[in-house]
Amino acid sequence: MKSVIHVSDVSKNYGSHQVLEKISLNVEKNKIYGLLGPSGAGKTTLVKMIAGIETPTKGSIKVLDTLMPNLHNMTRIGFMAQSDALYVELSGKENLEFFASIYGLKGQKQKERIEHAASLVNLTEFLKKPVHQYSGGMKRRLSLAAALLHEPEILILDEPTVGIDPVLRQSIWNELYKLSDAGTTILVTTHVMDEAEKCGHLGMLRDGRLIASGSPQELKESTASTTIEDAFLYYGGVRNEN
Ligand SMILES: Nc1ncnc2c1ncn2[C@@H]1O[C@H](COP(=O)(O)OP(=O)(O)OP(=O)(O)O)[C@@H](O)[C@H]1O
Repeated sequence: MKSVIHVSDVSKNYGSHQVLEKISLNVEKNKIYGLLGPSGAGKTTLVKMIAGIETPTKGSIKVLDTLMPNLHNMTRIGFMAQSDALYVELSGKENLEFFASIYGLKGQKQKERIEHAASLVNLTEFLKKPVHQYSGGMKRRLSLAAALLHEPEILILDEPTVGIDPVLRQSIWNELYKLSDAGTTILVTTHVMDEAEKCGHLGMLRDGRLIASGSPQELKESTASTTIEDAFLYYGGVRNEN
């Protein structure tokens, strides 16, 4: 299977603080790859570098065979940041029109893509409302729609379901599965163990290091764990003494 994201020996420092240490991973085309780790593990920093928003201190990142950061490549990537980058005084539709124009979508094509992306996240009937009247979950869904507008080959989602109720969370995951079946490669960060189970492949990140990677099943089997949480604790150095 072809890898579309290659992270090779990447380290990142902010001043003297080393946030990531020698990370290497590959994400295969059409897969849903989950980066699992507690708050502060370095997930956001890593996905920002893959999206081309930050640069590694050491090592290199290639996305779709191109060294990142690369401006042209960024049009092939959809990035949904952890905090919603929305204009709250504007309506949902106006926000999507703004992001669509950044991606160069115009006229009828723009209209179609906005309608499609809004319906994917169940926001069609709320598009005329100003975003400051949206709930937290609606803002997350609008941000997801914005990241999907230009039909990116690679979708990078930083904690996409934080603040979203379980029913909607499930519907967003159903959408992610559909997108992946249709050929989109998805990289998603999470600190929620049951969400990690939904990914085809997992990378476990702790204190800036990749402590394990594999399918959820492989990670559980190789540690004789019944849950991803136990597997994570095992790889993190907390052995069950019983
Ligand atoms: N711009 C920055 N300058 C200095 N330190 C930073 C910067 N961005 C992140 N850090 C530090 O890097 C570490 C990793 O942060 P990061 O946001 O990548 O973790 P995370 O796993 O995504 O956590 P969370 O889920 O809470 O966002 C933290 O200690 C954080 O304080």
